[in-house]
Amino acid sequence: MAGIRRMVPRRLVSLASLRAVSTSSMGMLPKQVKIVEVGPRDGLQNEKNVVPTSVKIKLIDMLSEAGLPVIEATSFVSPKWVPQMADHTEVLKGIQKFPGINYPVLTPNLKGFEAAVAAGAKEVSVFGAASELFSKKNINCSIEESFQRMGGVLEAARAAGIPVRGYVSCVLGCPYEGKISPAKVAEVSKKLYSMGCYEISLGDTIGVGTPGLMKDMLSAVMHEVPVAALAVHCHDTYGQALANTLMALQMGVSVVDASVAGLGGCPYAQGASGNLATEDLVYMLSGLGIHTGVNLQKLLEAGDFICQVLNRKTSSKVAQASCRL
Ligand SMILES: CC(C)(COP(=O)([O-])OP(=O)([O-])OC[C@H]1O[C@@H](n2cnc3c(N)ncnc32)[C@H](O)[C@@H]1OP(=O)([O-])[O-])[C@@H](O)C(=O)NCCC(=O)NCCSC(=O)C[C@@](C)(O)CC(=O)[O-]
Repeated sequence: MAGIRRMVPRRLVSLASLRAVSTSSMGMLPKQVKIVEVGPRDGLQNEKNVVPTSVKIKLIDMLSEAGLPVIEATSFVSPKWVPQMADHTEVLKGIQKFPGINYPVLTPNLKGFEAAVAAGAKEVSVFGAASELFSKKNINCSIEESFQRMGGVLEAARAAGIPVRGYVSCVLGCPYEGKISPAKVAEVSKKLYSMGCYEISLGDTIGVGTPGLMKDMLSAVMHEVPVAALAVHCHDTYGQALANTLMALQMGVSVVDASVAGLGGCPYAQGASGNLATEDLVYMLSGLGIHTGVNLQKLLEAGDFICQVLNRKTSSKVAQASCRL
């Protein structure tokens, strides 16, 4: 949406609440949802051209202004593997730390964890997968070996009093293995939870899932991990992210990952498109009368900002609509 001035985002915000529906027939829905904004990390990690550090910092500051409660700031992974995240220390040190907002970072191993802590990280995330082949491509080790690596991070984090979030990728399908069984997702999720991750984010890495698959997968995982400790992380490759997220909300999940302007894609998941756009999620939740604490207008401005820098049209339908109003 580069160069297009946003006309009346306020009207759009009020439209969402005007369209609020009775949720009584929609099953169990949470009153409040915690949105984990992953745009600065998941959204930018796959960008071919290096995004200037100052832009990343400004984006995160704008997202903080918009009231996102959790903003995943960067990742302390190998710069040889993901060059876009090589400025992790500068980004984490450069952002304004708003009170009450968490700025977690990805740490694949102890080296990353130590660098993250030295840069001031107060929360970290480890990441594994329910697919053996994806694990090899993404972090260069088997699922079993990944538990050992993550175990090292969890042990060090426990000693330092740092909370750890755990990601499980490929929960609804894998770019290398295809179908992934809900039982495997449940097994990996249970392991990460029992190792000490306070929250497990279930990633539809390539966005192939549909609500029925989401329901089956979550039913299996909820046998092993309390629903209060689960989050969903949907990519929108097939346009299913919002529908899959709504299914998860109806099943009691109240933590949702999303990316401003729908930016994103995993470097080790070819064809994976962006994440669920945060603007679209906020609009839907507002329409359902679910509290997020996010200011949609400010969020739209953050999306405009990053799209202009990237010279990219936003993937958020809400942002596109707000320009036409
Ligand atoms: C895990 C490793 C490091 C293993 O990579 P490796 O090559 O197997 O590791 P190694 O221990 O053999 O080390 C090789 C070199 O990397 C260095 N190294 C080692 N660790 C670090 C570190 N932390 N920071 C900086 N440098 C590091 C290490 O020092 C050494 O340097 P050299 O001696 O050759 O000069 C590598 O595979 C890696 O960095 N992978 C990251 C992949 C990644 O970031 N993927 C995207 C994030 S996951 C995702 O997007 C999915 C998610 C979370 O969004 C959910 C979803 O949608 O599914």
